[in-house]
Amino acid sequence: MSMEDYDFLFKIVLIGNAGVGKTCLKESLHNEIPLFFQGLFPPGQGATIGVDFMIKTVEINGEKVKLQIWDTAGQERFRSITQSYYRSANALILTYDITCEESFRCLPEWLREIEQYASNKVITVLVGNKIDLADKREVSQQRAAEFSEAQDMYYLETSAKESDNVEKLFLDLACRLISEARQNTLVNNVSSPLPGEGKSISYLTCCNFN
Ligand SMILES: Nc1nc2c(ncn2[C@@H]2O[C@H](COP(=O)(O)OP(=O)(O)OP(=O)(O)O)[C@@H](O)[C@H]2O)c(=O)[nH]1
Repeated sequence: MSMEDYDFLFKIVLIGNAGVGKTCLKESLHNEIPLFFQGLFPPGQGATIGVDFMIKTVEINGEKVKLQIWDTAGQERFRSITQSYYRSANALILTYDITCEESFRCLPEWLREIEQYASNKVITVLVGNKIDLADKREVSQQRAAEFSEAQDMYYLETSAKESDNVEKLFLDLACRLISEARQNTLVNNVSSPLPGEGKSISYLTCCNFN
């Protein structure tokens, strides 16, 4: 695939406490077959150092959408590095672990980071990961739904381990980013639609963000 062989390019950054599963979410999308069934779970690379990224191209209504997915380190000591990735992000996936109350209680702190470092156009999605560990759940769906509603965020629960809702997460987000990009065509965002691509704009009705 040549460099220009896509209609949209979006930068998505995964953020959230250490250990909530950001790296696994990224890897889970990358692998068509659930990591668990391939014997590849956990991916076993330990804590992320700084940032890491991968490219995933998806097709939505016949259009090629290139997703640049950045996985940031959750550990506090890497915060100054990861913050510099917020600015150019089109979307942020704010992740917590449904079996870890602490990771949910830190969300307001993450929202302050977003407020401070991200673009005011950024789309933030709240993701509660590790739903395969239902018996260890500490954060109810209702609580998270109320929180996300109050913050005007889309909310979804996933299992990176079983690839549950992972593809949906990224596809829904891509749809949402496309429609935002179409509404903001006058804004010179490098990532939405790229200069020189000259695509005509028509509204997309492919997916509801729910
Ligand atoms: N059961 C279960 N375990 C998961 C899931 N996602 C991640 N894990 C486990 O949680 C641990 C942390 O996962 P990572 O993906 O490295 O977490 P991270 O958020 O990238 O962590 P940092 O890189 O330190 O910020 C690993 O032991 C994973 O195996 C999931 O959906 N279900």
